Amino acid sequence: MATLAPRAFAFCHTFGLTVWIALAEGSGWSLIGPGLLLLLWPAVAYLHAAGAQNSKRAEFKNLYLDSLLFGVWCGVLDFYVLATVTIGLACLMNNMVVGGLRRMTISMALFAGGALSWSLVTGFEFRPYVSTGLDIYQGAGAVIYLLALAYVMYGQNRKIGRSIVEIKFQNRVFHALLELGVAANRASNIHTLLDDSLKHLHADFPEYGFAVFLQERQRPEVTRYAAVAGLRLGAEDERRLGGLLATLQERQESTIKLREKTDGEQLYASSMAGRLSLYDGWLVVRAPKLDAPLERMLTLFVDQLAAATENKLLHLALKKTAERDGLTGLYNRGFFESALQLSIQGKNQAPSLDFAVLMMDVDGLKEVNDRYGHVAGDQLITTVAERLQVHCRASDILARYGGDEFVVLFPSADIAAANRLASLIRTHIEGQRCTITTANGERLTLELRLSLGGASSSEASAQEVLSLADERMYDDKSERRKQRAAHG
Ligand SMILES: Nc1nc2c(ncn2[C@@H]2O[C@H](COP(=O)(O)OP(=O)(O)OP(=O)(O)O)[C@@H](O)[C@H]2O)c(=O)[nH]1
Repeated sequence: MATLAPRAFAFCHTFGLTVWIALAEGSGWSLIGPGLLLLLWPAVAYLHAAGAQNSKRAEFKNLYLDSLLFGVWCGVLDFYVLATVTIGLACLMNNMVVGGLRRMTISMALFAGGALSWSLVTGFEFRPYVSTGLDIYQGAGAVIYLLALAYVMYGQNRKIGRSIVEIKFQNRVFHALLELGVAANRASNIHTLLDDSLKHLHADFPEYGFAVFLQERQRPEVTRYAAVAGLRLGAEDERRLGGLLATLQERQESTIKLREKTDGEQLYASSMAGRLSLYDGWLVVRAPKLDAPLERMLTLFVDQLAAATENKLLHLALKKTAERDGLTGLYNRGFFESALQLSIQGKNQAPSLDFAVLMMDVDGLKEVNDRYGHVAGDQLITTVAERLQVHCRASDILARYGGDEFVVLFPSADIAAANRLASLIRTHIEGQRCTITTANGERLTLELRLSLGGASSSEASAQEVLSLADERMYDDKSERRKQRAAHG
């Protein structure tokens, strides 16, 4: 405990003073005997503070007791002036430092109370001066005590300074972790997740550079992700990282030195092994040296990045399953219907936004299924889906509505958009050849035929646009059937 040494010095010195006076005045053991208690108190105070649940509070009590004891002892020494002034001041100062004016006033009262009580019990005696030698002894003791106290305070200030630096660093880490969480929530895919995460990390820790590498365990050459912020990796670093990724499973250590840079900085790589179910990866950091706080920070960032990546991969997989049609990869009916509901709301709100729909049905799928098998039918469906995708714009929502039915929603568009796509289909898809493999392995070509029906919210109420398009598609189908029948 920091106060042990100055307190032990102060009480031992006062004991020496007592012995000096006892010898000078011939009072002998009657003064020295009780003075021995002065030697005991620092140990008692130390044990009291060390054993207390709240040692700081116990030490504050000890400081009050110091004032009381010294007050009594100044009375015992008949108020030898230099001792009374220096010891009294030291008590006031100690209490002022830890508790301001309030504590100083209480300490002053305790000191005076102790002195007064002694005078009341034994009678007031005043002997302001003993000898020059004792004055020198007391003055030197006061100086040593003050210097010892200043040294203790210096040590404590340094400790506080270091704690502040550590707390500030931890705050930055905490802030960065929060930002990583926000970036992960906002990101729509793994690339933006890693990019945004590293940008945030670099903004919070501009003194470091970061890079992250992920690759799918089963297909390392196919699925890879990388992001870099505040760091330049040479071809040699990338080659080394590639090698590390390959041997990741056998490595035990979590952070390794990747390369010593020429500018005195170094590159360290922290492994994500065991944190991702389908991926392996490294977080690379450029830093002057790898100390304990940096290592702890890297572990936290690696954990957070890995958890965010894992969650995002799961989220994307679920989203895909929920939104996409398994055979064609187009949006499914559920997704289309929610998008249509949004367009219906958009039309009914002010300012109202029109939308259009184009329904399509592949002609003759049943016959293909019946004659060549369902796998051939599936090929016909996927071919139509692929070719439709070529002619749709990014804003069009193309979905597989049912078995052989497709639909396109044109948000914020009129019937012209549906007519434009219908005419592209008639020109570029209708009558085109499609190669399929039959159930008995034969390859044959079919002609693509589609019935179409478009409608928009400018010609029917928003709720009825889809059924109007559906009706028109069936009209088109009947018309085409009639035409085919007429042509034999
Ligand atoms: N191969 C395959 N066939 C499917 C799938 N979903 C639905 N079908 C079949 O698609 C056919 C759809 O029926 P219809 O619309 O009467 O078939 P169609 O021959 O195109 O008749 P029209 O539309 O009147 O020209 C049925 O035979 C369904 O079994 C699928 O995912 N794969």
